[in-house]
Amino acid sequence: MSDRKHFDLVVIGSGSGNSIADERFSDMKIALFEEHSPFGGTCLNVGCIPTKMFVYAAEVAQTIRDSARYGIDASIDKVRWEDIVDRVFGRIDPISEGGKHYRENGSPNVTLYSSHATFVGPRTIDTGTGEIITADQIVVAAGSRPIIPQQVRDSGVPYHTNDDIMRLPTLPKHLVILGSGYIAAEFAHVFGALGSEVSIIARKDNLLRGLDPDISDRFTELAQKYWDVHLNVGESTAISEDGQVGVQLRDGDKVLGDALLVAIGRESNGDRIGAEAGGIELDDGRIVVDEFGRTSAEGVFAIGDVSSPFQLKHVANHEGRVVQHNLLQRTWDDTAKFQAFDHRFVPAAVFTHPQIAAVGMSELEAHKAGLEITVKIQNYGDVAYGWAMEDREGFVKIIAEKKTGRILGAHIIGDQAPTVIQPLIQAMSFGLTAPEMARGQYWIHPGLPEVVENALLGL
Ligand SMILES: Cc1cc2nc3c(=O)[nH]c(=O)nc-3n(C[C@H](O)[C@H](O)[C@H](O)COP(=O)(O)OP(=O)(O)OC[C@H]3O[C@@H](n4cnc5c(N)ncnc54)[C@H](O)[C@@H]3O)c2cc1C
Ligand SMILES: NC(=O)c1ccc[n+]([C@@H]2O[C@H](COP(=O)([O-])OP(=O)(O)OC[C@H]3O[C@@H](n4cnc5c(N)ncnc54)[C@H](O)[C@@H]3O)[C@@H](O)[C@H]2O)c1
Repeated sequence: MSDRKHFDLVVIGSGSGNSIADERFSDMKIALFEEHSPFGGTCLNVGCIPTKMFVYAAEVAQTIRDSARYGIDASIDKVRWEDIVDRVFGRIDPISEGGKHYRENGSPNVTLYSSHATFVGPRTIDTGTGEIITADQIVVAAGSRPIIPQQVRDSGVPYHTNDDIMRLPTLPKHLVILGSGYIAAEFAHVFGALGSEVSIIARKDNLLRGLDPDISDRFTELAQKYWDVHLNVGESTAISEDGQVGVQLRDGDKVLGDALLVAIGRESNGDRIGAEAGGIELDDGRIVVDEFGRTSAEGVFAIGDVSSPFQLKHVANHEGRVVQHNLLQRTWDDTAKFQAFDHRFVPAAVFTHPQIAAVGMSELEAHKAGLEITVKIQNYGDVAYGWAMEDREGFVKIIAEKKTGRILGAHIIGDQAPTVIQPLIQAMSFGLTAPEMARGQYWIHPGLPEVVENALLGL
C-alpha cells in the first residue's frame, strides 16, 4: 500500500479556490495550495479590490478638479500618497492574513500547503515540500499572471505590473504605461487624477479595442485630453536613460518617466502545473474545460482565469459555485445532477474615467451573427440628471433584434456606468424584451437610469 497522503479534495489556488471548501465540505479531507504571499489571490491583493479603492480616491480628486463647472472653485492642496496606500492595504492585508489564519487554524479538515503544486501523475501532486499526495477530486484555480514581453525582460529596465505598482513608496511624477487595455485605462485614471503625468503607449489605433467601437472611439478621444497618448506605435522597446525609464517607439521617439507599468494582458498559469503529467489538456496555455468545469483528466475541475477567457472575478466566482455543486455530486460521467456554467450574458466594467460597462454583443458581433438589428445611442446629456451633471461625454448604446425586441447588447460610457448597466444585465438574463423593460416598470424621475429608459424607447 502506498504511504502517500490521500485527500478527498485538493484545491490549487487561494483566490476563487479558497471559497470552495465551505461548510458543505466539512466531512472531506482537503488540501489547499497557495504558493504566494499574500494569501487570497489576485482580486483581493493585487486586482479588483485594491484598484477600485484607489479608483475611488481618484474619483474624489477628479471631482475637485472638475468642480468649477458647477460654480465651485476648489483645488487639491496635497495628495498624501502614502496615506492612500495605507488606507487601501491597511484594509486588505488583514483580510488576507485573516483568510490564511482561518485555513491554517480554523478549518480542521483543511491542510494549507504554502508551496507550489505540480501534477506528477493522474490526481497525483508533488506538494513542493518533499511530499507527494493523491486525491479523489481536484480543482485547479491557479489564475493568471501578467504577460511581460521578452524584450522588456531582457532589457534589464526596471518595470512594474499590477503586482507592485500600488505599493510604490512615492507617487511617480511621470508614469509610462505600456498597454492600452483594462489595466492601462484604470491605472491611467488613478495616477493621472492623483497628480502624475501619464503616458499611454498603444500598439494599435485605439484604446480598449476589445469593446464596442463607439465606446472605444469615445474613450480614446477623451483619453487624449487627459493623458499623453501614443497610438499605433506597434512594438516598442523598453529603455532607461539618465535615471529615467520608458519606451522607445518605432520612429525613434522616446517616452520617458520615472516609472514604467507593463499592462499588455494576462496569461493562464495552466502551463505551470504539470498539466501533461496530470492528463490535463491545454489550449494556448489555458486549461480546457467543458460546461461543467471538467478538464480532460477524470476528477479534475478548473475554474477562473486558469481556464476562462473572460478573466473576470464575477465569472470565477460563478464557475466556483457551479463546480462546488458538481464536486458534491461525487460523480464524473453521470452529469444528470450537475450544474452548467452560464456564460450567456457576462458583463464587464472598466473603472477608468469616464467609467465604462458592457454586456452582450457589440454592434459588429450582432451583424456577424447575421441578426437584423436596431441600435440606439442615447446621450447622458439628453436626460435631466445628465443636465445636473453637465455631462457632455457619456452615452448608452443598446442593440436589439428588430423583429422581437430581444436585447442583444448594451454598452455604456459615463458616470456610474457599472451601476447604470445592471438593470440591462438583469433584463437580458431574464429574457425581458426592450419594450417590456421600458414600459413594464417605473423609472425614477429624474434618476440617471432614465437614459437607459430613453435608449430603450428609441430602439
Ligand atoms: C489589476 C487588476 C484589476 C482587476 N479588476 C477586476 C475588476 O474590477 N473586476 C473583475 O471582475 N475582475 C477584475 N480583475 C480580474 C480578476 O482579478 C481575476 O479574474 C480573478 O482574480 C481570477 O481569480 P482566480 O481565482 O481565477 O485566480 P487568482 O485569484 O489569481 O488565484 C490563483 C492563485 O493560485 C496561486 N497559484 C497558481 N498556481 C499555483 C500552484 N501551482 N501552486 C500553488 N498555488 C498556485 C496563485 O499564487 C494565486 O494566488 C482584475 C485583475 C487585475 C490584474
Ligand atoms: N475592471 C475589470 O474588470 C478589470 C480591470 C483590470 C483587469 N481586468 C482583467 O485583467 C485582464 C488583463 O488586463 P490588461 O489590461 O493587462 O489586458 P487587456 O487584454 O485588457 O489589454 C491588453 C492590451 O495590451 C495591448 N498589447 C498587447 N501586447 C502589446 C505589446 N507588446 N505592446 C503594447 N501593447 C500591447 C493589447 O493590444 C491590448 O489592448 C483584462 O483582460 C481583464 O479581463 C479586469
